Amino acid sequence: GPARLYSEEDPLVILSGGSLKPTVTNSSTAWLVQFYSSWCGHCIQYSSTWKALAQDVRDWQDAVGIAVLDCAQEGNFDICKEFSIKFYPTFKYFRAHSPPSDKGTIYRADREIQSIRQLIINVLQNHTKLERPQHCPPLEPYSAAELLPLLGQMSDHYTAIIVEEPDSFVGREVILDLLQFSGVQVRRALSSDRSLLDTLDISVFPSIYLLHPNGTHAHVEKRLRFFFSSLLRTLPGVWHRSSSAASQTVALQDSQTSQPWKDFDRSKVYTADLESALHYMLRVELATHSTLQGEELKVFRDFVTLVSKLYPGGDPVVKLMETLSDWLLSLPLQQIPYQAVLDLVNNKMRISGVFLGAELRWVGCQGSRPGLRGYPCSLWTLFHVLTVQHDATPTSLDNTEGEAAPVLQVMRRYIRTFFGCEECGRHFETAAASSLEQVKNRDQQILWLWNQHNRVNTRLSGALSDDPLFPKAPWPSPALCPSCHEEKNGVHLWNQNQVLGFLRHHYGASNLSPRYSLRAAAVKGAERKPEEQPEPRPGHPALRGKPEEVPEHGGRGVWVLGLGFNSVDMSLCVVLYACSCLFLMLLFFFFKLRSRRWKRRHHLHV
Ligand SMILES: Cc1cc2nc3c(=O)[nH]c(=O)nc-3n(C[C@H](O)[C@H](O)[C@H](O)COP(=O)(O)OP(=O)(O)OC[C@H]3O[C@@H](n4cnc5c(N)ncnc54)[C@H](O)[C@@H]3O)c2cc1C
Repeated sequence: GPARLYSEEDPLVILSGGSLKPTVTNSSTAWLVQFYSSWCGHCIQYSSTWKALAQDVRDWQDAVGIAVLDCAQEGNFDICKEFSIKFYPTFKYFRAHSPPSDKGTIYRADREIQSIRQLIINVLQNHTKLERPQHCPPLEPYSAAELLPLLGQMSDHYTAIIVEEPDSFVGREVILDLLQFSGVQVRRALSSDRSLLDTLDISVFPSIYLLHPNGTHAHVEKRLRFFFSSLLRTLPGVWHRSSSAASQTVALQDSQTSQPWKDFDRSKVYTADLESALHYMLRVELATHSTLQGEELKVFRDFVTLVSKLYPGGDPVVKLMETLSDWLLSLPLQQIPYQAVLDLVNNKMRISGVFLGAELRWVGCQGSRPGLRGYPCSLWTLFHVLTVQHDATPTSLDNTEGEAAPVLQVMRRYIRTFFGCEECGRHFETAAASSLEQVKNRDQQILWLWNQHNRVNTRLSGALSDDPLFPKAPWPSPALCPSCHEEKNGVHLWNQNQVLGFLRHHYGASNLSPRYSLRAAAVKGAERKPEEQPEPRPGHPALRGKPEEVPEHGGRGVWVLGLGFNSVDMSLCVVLYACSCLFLMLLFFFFKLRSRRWKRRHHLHV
């Protein structure tokens, strides 16, 4: 059959002969449907724009849905005839609540995303009150008389007033961008409304005037649709409607009954998250494999070696990973029991300076209730840190390299082999198989992972796993990195150079916070408060200082054929070795002397 231009992965609805009418007839939302043919060159060219449009207006779906129907599929021949599709692509708009007789209105929509978006807004605004999609708020401007009484009033939600020029679409776009979010209402007003401008003291357009639930208000000038939408979505107490108010309440209750909330700074990365990730990987995820052999053993060995060479979060973990890596590399065995790995991870041989906390202590990855965030969040974080660290210390993988993106390759194999979420692994593998070979250097390695992570976030926005306190949104937000965001022809663009610079800083060694980490207290054996722990030493492990000595553990040790020796054992070995050498030498001289004497006596007799 004809090639498929759209897949279930795309943020649009794929219609067929059987589903078109039930979808668009008497629907609570309007629909913009592209009737295309998969053999038509223009349709093929245009498919990427249509997907980008669907992505761009994804949050408008309660007002208008974006769909496609392939007229080249045999099962769709009749419906395309019935809807009088003569040329491809044909774009038809179906109003909300339209009757079965409605065959849609044709619009020219094969143009830039911004103009299609504006077309949709114009059509939506021209709906009569009865036709308006159920969840679409009024798009008309409000007057000063309607808005000014809201100033200083307490409320259970934010009100954002966007003041703009009459021909601007930003206000209506932001209203639709926030359709799926609760806790905030967006209104637009016009720059021609003098009394409003004078009272709010606004002279730059578009601007946003934000009324807080507690009655205070503030003026924010950011001017771009993406900035406004992103700012409003990330306000505390604003959440995606699919994660309902009930789940919010439960979340907050749960967070009070479970782990105490840890204050943290979103602009930092916490070693406690990285250590918790490694703890979970080595002591929980790996434990489901009672023995490691063949490909699994190789994947595990590569992962351990990678972490030992790049981990910037502290010596005790690096020493553990180095010891583990040396042990795995020196083993002549094809198969090792998991228990042997666990013994080493738990430092049964009490090698000094080796330590990995055995507790999940999420900080930047804590969720508003158990079950949200945690491990997968920390896994992303760990690999972002490793891509950035590989860039900061390019020679660290000199002996192991051979692939253009070694960190991503190891991550890909780890996810495929060990990551407990099978579906996540499948998605990640598909993405890696289709684009990883285009990654040619360390910068691209950092950006590939960032981009892939954002794609996953976009797909999961509003899903059950979306934590209402940490809604999934393109990252970094304008608040974290304003210069990462640009807009061209009304479409949001990433400034990739700025993003790269931001990622290097954010996931760099100097931005790691040891606050809440378990390690220092354990290595020192002292009751030092986590807040007092020293910053981890940045940079490549080779550049780090001597490990801290812990006398009661008996000094540094080594692993030979699965047996661990501490430094007391090692000293005894050396002393015994020296004694036996001395003893052998004495024996040698003793017998030499005797044989000389014997020869001399024998010679005299003869
Ligand atoms: C490889 C992989 C694939 C996954 N696939 C799926 C899947 O298919 N389906 C599914 O339901 N879940 C999947 N997950 C889990 C999902 O991505 C989230 O990790 C999980 O839902 C927790 O989300 P979170 O809100 O903690 O933020 P996460 O998305 O886990 O992000 C963690 C932290 O990383 C930072 N961050 C966010 N975005 C970026 C970015 N683009 N670049 C750099 N840093 C960023 C932020 O500080 C954020 O707090 C996957 C996880 C992994 C590791």
